[in-house]
Amino acid sequence: MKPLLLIVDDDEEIRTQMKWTLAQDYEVVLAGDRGSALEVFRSAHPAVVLLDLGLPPQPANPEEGLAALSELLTLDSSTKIVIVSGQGDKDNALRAIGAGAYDFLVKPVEVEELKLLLKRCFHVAQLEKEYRRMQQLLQADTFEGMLGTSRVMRNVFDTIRKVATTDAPVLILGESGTGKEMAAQAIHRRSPRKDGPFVAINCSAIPETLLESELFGHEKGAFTGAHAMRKGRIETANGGTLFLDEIGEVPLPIQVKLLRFLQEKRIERVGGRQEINIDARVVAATNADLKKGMAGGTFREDLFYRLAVVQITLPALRERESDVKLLAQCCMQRYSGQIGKNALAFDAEAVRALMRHLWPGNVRELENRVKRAVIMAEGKRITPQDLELESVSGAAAVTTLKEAREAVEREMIQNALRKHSGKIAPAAVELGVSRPTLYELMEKLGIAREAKE
Ligand SMILES: Nc1ncnc2c1ncn2[C@@H]1O[C@H](COP(=O)(O)OP(=O)(O)OP(=O)(O)O)[C@@H](O)[C@H]1O
Repeated sequence: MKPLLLIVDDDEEIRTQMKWTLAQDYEVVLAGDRGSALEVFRSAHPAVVLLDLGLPPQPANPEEGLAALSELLTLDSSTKIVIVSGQGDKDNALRAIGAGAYDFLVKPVEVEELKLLLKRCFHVAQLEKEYRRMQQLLQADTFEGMLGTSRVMRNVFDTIRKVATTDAPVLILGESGTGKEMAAQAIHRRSPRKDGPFVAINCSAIPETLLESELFGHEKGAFTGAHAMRKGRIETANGGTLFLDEIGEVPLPIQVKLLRFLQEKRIERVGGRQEINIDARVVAATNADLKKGMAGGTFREDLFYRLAVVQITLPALRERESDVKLLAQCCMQRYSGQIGKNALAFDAEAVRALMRHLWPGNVRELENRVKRAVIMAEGKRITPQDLELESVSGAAAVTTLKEAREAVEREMIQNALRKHSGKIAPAAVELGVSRPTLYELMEKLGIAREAKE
């Protein structure tokens, strides 16, 4: 479909001539005065308008044209309006630009110049439209910056809304890269503590010997190198939220101290005698199986129950297939905008490949693949190769019976794994094969073994 262009000019001959010149590239609609221009605009809603300032009943002065300009922009401020003015009329053309016109041309209009300018207008209008659509999409489909329209994610957002208003400790579970830290931030931002600090600490990233003083702080001289008193993260989070990431990695002696803090809301700095009252809401997260840790004696049960007053599980990305496209689109738009590579899009095969991938690294992996693809894409289309995903062009790529069989097997196995969150046993049952057979098939077909037992 050709883009729609409205030409407003009181001279019938010029209108017809312009229409004839531009009809190859545009669907042209015409108007000869302000009233009919507005009428045509309301019904056809063109993105670009070519407007002569001298309109009846006073074709010799620009007032009618300027009035039309302002009314058109009131109807839709994003319309690109190009003014066509007479030779001695530059001042009025500039007045029109001041009033919101996009550009102007001086009569007699040069055809090539006109075509080029119109092309640019439609291009800018299209980009702005895409941007607005993206903004709307983002507003509609995000919760505190988290994207998701799948039922599982809407449930997560609902739970966050509810717990945020309380002070109850929250334990966030989920595989790596599923958005646990984002969820913790959302809880903080939605809580009455939102103006207080949000202090995050990754318990697995800090060596055991330093973790205690990092959390609880230390007094001057508490140990060699403690030249001055230092507040710990717990104290820094006073009045706000403390986010303990990778809580499963905290060694047992520090677990005891954390438990005391949770019970009494008081801490002592390392080497200190004085108790300090702390008012911080605790949100913890882990991708480890704490139940296993408790059974194996590496995680204290009493601490678990203190932390897990409310539990939120972030689903793996393969369990929210309907969000994959949204996440990929938004990430692509954001990143391509950042590096100035606009108007990119995924080709149909790339979308299929995105939907079929099992995403062992979840949203983080998706972000990384998309960012890389934005850099690698050579034209305007992102391909499966740019995403480093296997192309899935379906029947077209299959040439032998063996390949066809393997394609079907691959598809069925991937579907079963996705359905059962990557768990081998139920997937094998569904497919009617034994677990070892399923493993063998996965090996043969090159399906990654990120799946869980
Ligand atoms: N629902 C979402 N919408 C948009 N971006 C998301 C979403 N979930 C995660 N992300 C993005 O994915 C990346 C990983 O998120 P985050 O760090 O919160 O995950 P995590 O579960 O805490 O990971 P880890 O367990 O490895 O610490 C971040 O860049 C984050 O912005």
